[in-house]
Amino acid sequence: MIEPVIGLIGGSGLYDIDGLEEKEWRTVETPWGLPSDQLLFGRLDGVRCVFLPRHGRGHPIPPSRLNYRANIAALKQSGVTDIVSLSAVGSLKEELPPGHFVIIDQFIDRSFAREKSFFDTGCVAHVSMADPLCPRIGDALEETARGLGLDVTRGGTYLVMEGPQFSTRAESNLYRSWGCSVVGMTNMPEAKLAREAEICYATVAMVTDYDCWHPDHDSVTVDAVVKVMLSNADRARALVKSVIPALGSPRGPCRAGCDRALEHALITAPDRRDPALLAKLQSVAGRVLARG
Ligand SMILES: CSC[C@H]1O[C@H](OP(=O)(O)O)[C@H](O)[C@@H]1O
Ligand SMILES: Nc1ncnc2[nH]cnc12
Repeated sequence: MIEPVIGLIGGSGLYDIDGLEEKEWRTVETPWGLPSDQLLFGRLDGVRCVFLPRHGRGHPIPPSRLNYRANIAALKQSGVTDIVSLSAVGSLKEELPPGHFVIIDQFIDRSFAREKSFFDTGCVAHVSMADPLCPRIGDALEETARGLGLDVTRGGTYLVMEGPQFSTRAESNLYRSWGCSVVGMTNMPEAKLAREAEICYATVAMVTDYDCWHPDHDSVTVDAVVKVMLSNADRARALVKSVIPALGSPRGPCRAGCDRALEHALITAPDRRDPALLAKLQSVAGRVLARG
């Protein structure tokens, strides 16, 4: 049986997590450098949790400069098995107003200026991203959110843009024409890297604005996002507090296979693998590399 360790990635407006016992901020170094900040270790209802403020405390790091590889590697090295990613997003649908929570089930990745893989020349891997989010964590989030009476939608596509500027109206309308539900700047390559590291990953997208497409609403500004996030924060914390006991009980392997994503992903012949890269990869892919 697996004793889950829950990783929480806090987005804009979520730089701390309350209610943790035995809490301690610790520096975690990785072969890819340092994550956005120290990690906050602790327990909630006895379940081991590790919190990372995605942009660092005080939000000094923009989306394109986040060291996504170090963030995910640091969580993996800390024993994290399940990640709940919390993100502020703009709504691309009338029926998803500010204050609404969306449990994402798909992504379109339009980011382009980021390192997207732990693998590289000397060890090539191709993991499946057909279903990029863990349905098991999604089920727990949905059930918990409904139990708390939150306005929540299960399923929706998160369009990841590079930023840091918000979208043009033409872009916003293009994403709407693609059927996307929400737009944000951070969940890719985070979700791709979590998959490569065989960590189950789910996103709670918290709608803060209608981006810039809605004729009856002002175009998004940071002030508007922060204002809604402040009012969302209590509900986000309540959701986290209640979902952790649900995710924390000992369990078997993930039914969706997120924790075995590398099983058939490596293609480089063992004698063509680069020892220096293999050494770096141990922290995230040691399970499969050990087999040669
Ligand atoms: C402050 S508005 C733009 C900012 O908010 C979102 O961040 P996160 O996903 O970390 O909550 C969005 O992706 C942008 O980074
Ligand atoms: N409209 C928007 N576009 C991109 N990222 C966001 N984060 C919150 N609102 C956003």
